[in-house]
Amino acid sequence: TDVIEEVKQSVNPDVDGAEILHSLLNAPWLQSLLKALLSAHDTVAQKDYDPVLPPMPEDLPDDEEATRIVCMVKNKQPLGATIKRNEITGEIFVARVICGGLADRSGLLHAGDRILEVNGFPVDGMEPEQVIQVQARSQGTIMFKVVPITERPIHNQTMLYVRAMADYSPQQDPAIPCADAGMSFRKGDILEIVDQTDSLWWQAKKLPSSMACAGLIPSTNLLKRKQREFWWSQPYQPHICMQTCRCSPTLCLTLLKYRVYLYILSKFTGFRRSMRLCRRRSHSTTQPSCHTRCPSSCYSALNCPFEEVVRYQRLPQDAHRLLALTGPSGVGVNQLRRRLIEMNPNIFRGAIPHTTRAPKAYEESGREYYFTSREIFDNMVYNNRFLEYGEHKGTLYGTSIESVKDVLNSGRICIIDIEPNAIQAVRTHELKAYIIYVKPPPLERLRETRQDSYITTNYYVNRPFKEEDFQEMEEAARKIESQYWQFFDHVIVNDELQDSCIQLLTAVRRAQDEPQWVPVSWIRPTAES
Ligand SMILES: Nc1ncnc2c1ncn2[C@@H]1O[C@H](COP(=O)(O)OP(=O)(O)OP(=O)(O)O)[C@@H](O)[C@H]1O
Repeated sequence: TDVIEEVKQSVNPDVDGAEILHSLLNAPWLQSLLKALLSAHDTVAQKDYDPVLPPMPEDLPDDEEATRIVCMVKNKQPLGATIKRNEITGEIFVARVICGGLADRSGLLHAGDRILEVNGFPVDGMEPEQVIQVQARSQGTIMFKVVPITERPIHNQTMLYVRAMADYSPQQDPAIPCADAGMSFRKGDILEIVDQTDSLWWQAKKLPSSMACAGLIPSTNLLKRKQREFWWSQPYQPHICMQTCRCSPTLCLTLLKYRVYLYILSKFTGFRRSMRLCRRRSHSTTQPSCHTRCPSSCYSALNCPFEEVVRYQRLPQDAHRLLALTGPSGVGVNQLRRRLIEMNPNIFRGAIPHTTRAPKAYEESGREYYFTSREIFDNMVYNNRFLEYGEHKGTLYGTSIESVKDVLNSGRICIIDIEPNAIQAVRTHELKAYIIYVKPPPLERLRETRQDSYITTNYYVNRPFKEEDFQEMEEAARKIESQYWQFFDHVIVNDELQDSCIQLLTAVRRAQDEPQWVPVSWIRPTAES
């Protein structure tokens, strides 16, 4: 009533709307509503809602531990805590509280709390599974009697983001403390590690994520230890660089056929296919492609199940990121690269390759190729100056880091196509390569879209695609994906060529102008990198 009176007095009937407000406040229904609300408030305010605790027993021993009663209303969410048993004393403890889970949000249960009772049942001596059964049987509410841990560890963990280098499924891991609390991930997924208190089992969220609750994942150490066990999606791959760096340059050169490409001379496209055929013919003696660069990130990426990453946003004054296209032979990598350059040669450039062959009359060193002697070429190999190099019909060809950097330093965007096993060579602090994987569409779409297309093989220049080419392409794609998927920043399914070009342009823009997850060593280079 006082409020209404006050408003009545302060209302100026000349002001627009005041009249309406005045009559509204005078409306009998609103007056009764306000009165009812105020009276309800007064009634509630007078009540004592403090819990009524039982009187303290008089004969309590002096060393009685302080206990806490935690009562929770059960809903569909899991409790978000795991328990463990002390095998010597038989006591049951909270092993961990899952970040963002029910128990965590309640703030009432903590790792290390000793559980005395669940719903009135003493649990000492029980197996953890039996405790869980007691908890599962409870209806409506669940009550824990716990002895709180006296010294809770201080969590001053720094946020850690990683890229998964392997697949993981908690349902197939018998070692996980609680499969339901586990989180599966696929290679290439970005994970936010929210808790590393346990050296074996971390808590993580998959990004981008709307999940409130984290999941349990094996730590780096545990994954390394377990890498040969069945829950790896594939057998451990020995480190490519470790293998290849051991071979002498001369040995590598004879083993490798290199694809030569030049965007203005499109007739050269397709050599990668011949290289592949050569490799296959000499399969028994072939080693993997010999990358001349073996940065530490390469070593760590293939040996560590997680690669630490940070968000990187290229600044306008920074050099562009190198664009590296890869995919199975014949899928259209070169076609896409060439189209992009043709679209805007002032912005996009390929890297000029080195060769040991003699220049033709119309050729000029530094335009079509850098023409060099075999000695200089070998010297560059020895000094790790090539991203990829190899031999074709007695001539050496290679893409040097300098030729890529020349394009980048000119302010243009350098776009190259690489064999998948050269990915590690371009994932470096100085090139910051954005890897685009060109994936073949399903077989029926390959047949439809490639009806008028031609491939160049070792034996034929520009012959129509055959069914076996499509099958080979699919098979090669499967292998590439199983080994390298985690390194792909973007995937383009090359179905309709026009669509793929548009997708490529969008990806290129994103790579240069939007924040991306990159290895932490690119931003905070370590001594070894
Ligand atoms: N989306 C597409 N639809 C139809 N034809 C395509 C498409 N993409 C590429 N092609 C054609 O397929 C053929 C092979 O493409 P391209 O030479 O680019 O393959 P590549 O991946 O570079 O493999 P290689 O190194 O063996 O040549 C070319 O004739 C190209 O024009």
